[in-house]
Amino acid sequence: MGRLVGMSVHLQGSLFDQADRPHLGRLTGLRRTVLGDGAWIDLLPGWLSGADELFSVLAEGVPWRAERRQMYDRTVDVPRLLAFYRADDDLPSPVLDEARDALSRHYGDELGEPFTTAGLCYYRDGRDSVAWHGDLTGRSSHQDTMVAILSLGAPRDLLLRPCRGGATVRRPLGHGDLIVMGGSCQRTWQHAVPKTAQARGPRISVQYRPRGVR
Ligand SMILES: O=C(O)CCC(=O)C(=O)O
Ligand SMILES: [Fe+2]
Repeated sequence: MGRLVGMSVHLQGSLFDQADRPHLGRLTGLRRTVLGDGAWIDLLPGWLSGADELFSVLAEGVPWRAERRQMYDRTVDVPRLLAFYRADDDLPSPVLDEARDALSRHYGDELGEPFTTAGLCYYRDGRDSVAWHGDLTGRSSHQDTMVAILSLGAPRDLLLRPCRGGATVRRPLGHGDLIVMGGSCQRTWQHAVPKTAQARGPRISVQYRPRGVR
């Protein structure tokens, strides 16, 4: 009996370890959707597995900033927490460096440069969000580029809509999913993570961008 209990504890322990070691899959499974106007998105559900503990490490360990922004005549809270890592900063977990390097290798020829910076967003619950925008600070306002987003934690929808009007594209992003916005996506399309009234736990997104793209 004692031995059996010991065994099952050991087994559970090793299963737990395996499930909780973050592991990046192959990027060959990426599927591209051409959006139009020179924009596209690539999607790979479940790129990162075993990321439950990573989520806690990031939630608790990243120096999250609450920001306030001027909106017309008022100053309002930005409805999410933020952190930004420059090209030469260490990321808060080695697997996030690995992810950036894997993306740089995979997209190197098409992008012509590596992904360097990492922006992190923390959506505390369904009331946190990001409004419609393009990542247009810097040269993405006039040049094609890529923004790769690794989504962790609670599932949330990423919406995309063409700037000149037309149907909205919806991509639900779950724990470990990767989406890459490319081509003219930042300037001919906009994206958003809308608020949801459904009970949603916290979500963290990691956005990898090339130098000088924000
Ligand atoms: O959280 C996301 O998936 C999107 C974040 C975003 O669009 C941004 O920070 O520019
Ligand atoms: Fe964005």
